[in-house]
Amino acid sequence: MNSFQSVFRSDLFQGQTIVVTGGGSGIGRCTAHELASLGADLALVGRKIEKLETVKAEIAQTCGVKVSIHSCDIREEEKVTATVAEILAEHGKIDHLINNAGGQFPSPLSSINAKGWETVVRNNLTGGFLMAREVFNQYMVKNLGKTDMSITNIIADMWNGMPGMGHSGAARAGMLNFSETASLEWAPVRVNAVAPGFIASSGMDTYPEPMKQTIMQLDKTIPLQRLGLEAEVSGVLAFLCSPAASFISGSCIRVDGAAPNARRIWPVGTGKQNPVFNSFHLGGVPEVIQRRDAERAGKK
Ligand SMILES: CCC/C=C/C(=O)SCCNC(=O)CCNC(=O)[C@H](O)C(C)(C)COP(=O)([O-])OP(=O)([O-])OC[C@H]1O[C@@H](n2cnc3c(N)ncnc32)[C@H](O)[C@@H]1OP(=O)([O-])[O-]
Ligand SMILES: NC(=O)C1=CN([C@@H]2O[C@H](COP(=O)(O)OP(=O)(O)OC[C@H]3O[C@@H](n4cnc5c(N)ncnc54)[C@H](OP(=O)(O)O)[C@@H]3O)[C@@H](O)[C@H]2O)C=CC1
Repeated sequence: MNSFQSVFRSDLFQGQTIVVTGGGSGIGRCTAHELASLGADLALVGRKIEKLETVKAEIAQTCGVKVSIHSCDIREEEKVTATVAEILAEHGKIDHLINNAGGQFPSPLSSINAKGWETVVRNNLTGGFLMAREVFNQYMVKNLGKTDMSITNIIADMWNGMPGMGHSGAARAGMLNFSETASLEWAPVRVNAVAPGFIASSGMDTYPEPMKQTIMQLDKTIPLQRLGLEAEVSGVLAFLCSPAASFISGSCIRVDGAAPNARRIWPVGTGKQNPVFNSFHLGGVPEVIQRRDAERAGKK
């Protein structure tokens, strides 16, 4: 594999240690490659150690940074505490935490039992909180003001609700509010959230087929009319760790091609290709107004 071609300066994170949870696949793996290409030493956390071993070996082929790997289910409090201690024993510092691990099983709300709800909330809210709390308490609080430190929490574009993702959406909403509060309590550590939309990554393989088919009606779902790339998320994560973001805290950056802006009833896209604009030109809207006025007049 060739070295990751980042848009950032190649020594941007030289001498820094960055923790990436869920670093064994998808967005987390891509982020690990990008940060390593920028000189960061890495601690990769995930449940399946084989996935982390593979990413560590990939990075070893491309650059000489130090990469440690840690098998840990972020939902287990004692395990998280021990893992952060293990990372500090190996690296001596944690400059940035990227809370990327997460996921869910799709299900209508009416079919989710308490155990399933808890499982997903713990995966997407409690686990990220535990990681952040331990990194802050074990390292960051003792080094406030000495260097720019940050925590970035990956959430998801589930604004206004998303059928089949009710448990996950509730957890992500909680994670956003947690990020906002932590940015107040833990300043000057910067705490932000990043909300990816539909990204062509391993996570998408887990979507059920009807959901994938709906997403792929790109003229209705994503104004930029394509899926996002893992590197388009990792670039934003690198930016948030960098000095370019040193006055950004308590924010959420959406990486979603404007998907939440799309009105689902109308196709998206520009001028001539868009049938909605054509219907305006053909007088579609005045017709509706005339009908409304006629109905109102009839009711008087
Ligand atoms: C806009 C973008 C949208 C977002 C995109 C992405 O996030 S992409 C990224 C996507 N990437 C990912 O999502 C990957 C990460 N996802 C995962 O690792 C897992 O899906 C998990 C963490 C959600 C559960 O893992 P685990 O091993 O910890 O859990 P477990 O298997 O032991 O189950 C515990 C309990 O949960 C329940 N329950 C579980 N499954 C189902 C189901 N299918 N059906 C119904 N219920 C289900 C059930 O109650 C079960 O207990 P039971 O009945 O067995 O006694
Ligand atoms: N792809 C997309 O379209 C979108 C993704 N997201 C979010 O972005 C993040 C990355 O997603 P993506 O790369 O696509 O999907 P992946 O499923 O490939 O990544 C999720 C990673 O999280 C790890 N993980 C999951 N649960 C735990 C846990 N309890 N403890 C430790 N590690 C865990 C997994 O590793 P392991 O199995 O080894 O534990 C895996 O490497 C996730 O939080 C996802 O929900 C948000 C919006 C859209």
